[in-house]
Amino acid sequence: MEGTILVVNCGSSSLKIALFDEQLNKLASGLAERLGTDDGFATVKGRAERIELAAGADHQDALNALVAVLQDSGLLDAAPAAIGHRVVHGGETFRAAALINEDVLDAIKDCASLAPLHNPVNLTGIEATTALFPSTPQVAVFDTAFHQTLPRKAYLYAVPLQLYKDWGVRRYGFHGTSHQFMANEAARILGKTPATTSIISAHLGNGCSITAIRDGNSVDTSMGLTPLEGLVMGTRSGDVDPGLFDFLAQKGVDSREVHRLLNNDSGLLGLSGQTNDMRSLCELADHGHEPSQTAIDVFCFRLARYIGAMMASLNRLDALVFTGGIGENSSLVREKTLAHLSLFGFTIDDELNNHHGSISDGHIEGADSRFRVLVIPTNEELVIAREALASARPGIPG
Ligand SMILES: Nc1ncnc2c1ncn2[C@@H]1O[C@H](COP(=O)(O)OP(=O)(O)O)[C@@H](O)[C@H]1O
Ligand SMILES: CC(=O)OP(=O)(O)O
Ligand SMILES: [Mg+2]
Repeated sequence: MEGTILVVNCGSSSLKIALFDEQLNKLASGLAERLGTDDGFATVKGRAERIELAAGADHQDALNALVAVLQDSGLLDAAPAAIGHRVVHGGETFRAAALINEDVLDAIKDCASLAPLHNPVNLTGIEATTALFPSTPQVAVFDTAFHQTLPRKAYLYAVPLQLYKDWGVRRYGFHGTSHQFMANEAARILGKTPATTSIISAHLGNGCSITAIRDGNSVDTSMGLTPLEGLVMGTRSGDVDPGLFDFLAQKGVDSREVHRLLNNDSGLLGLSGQTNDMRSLCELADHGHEPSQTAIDVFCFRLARYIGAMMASLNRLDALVFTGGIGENSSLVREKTLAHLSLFGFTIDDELNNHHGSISDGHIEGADSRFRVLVIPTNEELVIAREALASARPGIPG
């Protein structure tokens, strides 16, 4: 069998892997959840049985378990030809994917304080695959790379410039792999080239961010120095008044607690008091649970405000695009969000909004809408596999 490409995406408490052949057909995918707890488990797509992981199993244990399943099933009968890792923060060092060596590892470590939920586990994933496949080229694909085209007026905060010069305090932006994929997919659907396509891309998963893409380049985005700024997320607050930090300090809440409060206990979970999961929230709201309804309302209103804000960076809007678990699946979130934006001339077709993919190539805008609205499934793994193949074997098109 010819070579395979293994893609690894380590999240804070989860790990996703995917295996592709060299034509970039997906051969298998797996997911491990609740890592670091007593009831971690893994699943492989298409197989009913769960793989129960030992109490306290970490990313390395989960990776070993999932790779063993791929090897047992004969899909991974030799070391992969390349391994691609999602790495969340690449600072200003990386404008593109990078073949991993000691210098690249050091640079990823240097960025860890800027993405504390993500970069340390991304490094664990790299160490785990290095132990399993020491001779395979490994490639880091950065969430931040696509946003390195942000203009200075969009990436600088209005704080003393010295903070940027000394410590790199600026907006970096994240989910770049997904936003870039949206730009390419939207161009394909609209029959244009990415270089002539301008969109607003809303990636709404557990982490949520929105990006203005002008003629193929990221020109503004909602996440900032860290993946905490911007939209309401599953457990992250998104924007708050920076005065909150001082206020909480006066109340005796130390910075570690503030970090936990805003990253882990806020967002949909914090507002609803029940769950960070949009699907469950919609069910709770249907049953009259008011805090869940409030969480959905705040989520959609913040998103609508940001869509308005992103307009400032564009001179033309070819499409507003929804993606990610929420963006792809929640017709309610799309409808409620666009209802705030009627002044801009957005309208939505209820029938298409409820049955998009199958009948309309992703279009959900109303016949009288000033702008197109698309729902496009994201595929970060495919982009990472393509980049890994291209970086590991320069000269061979991915
Ligand atoms: N049918 C659905 N309706 C509403 N929300 C959904 C639906 N399916 C998935 N979601 C939501 O998508 C979110 C997870 O998004 P996803 O992109 O899978 O996350 P991750 O960022 O971990 O990759 C969760 O809030 C989940 O509830
Ligand atoms: C950067 C980020 O928020 O990633 P995720 O959505 O995977 O949490
Ligand atoms: Mg995600």
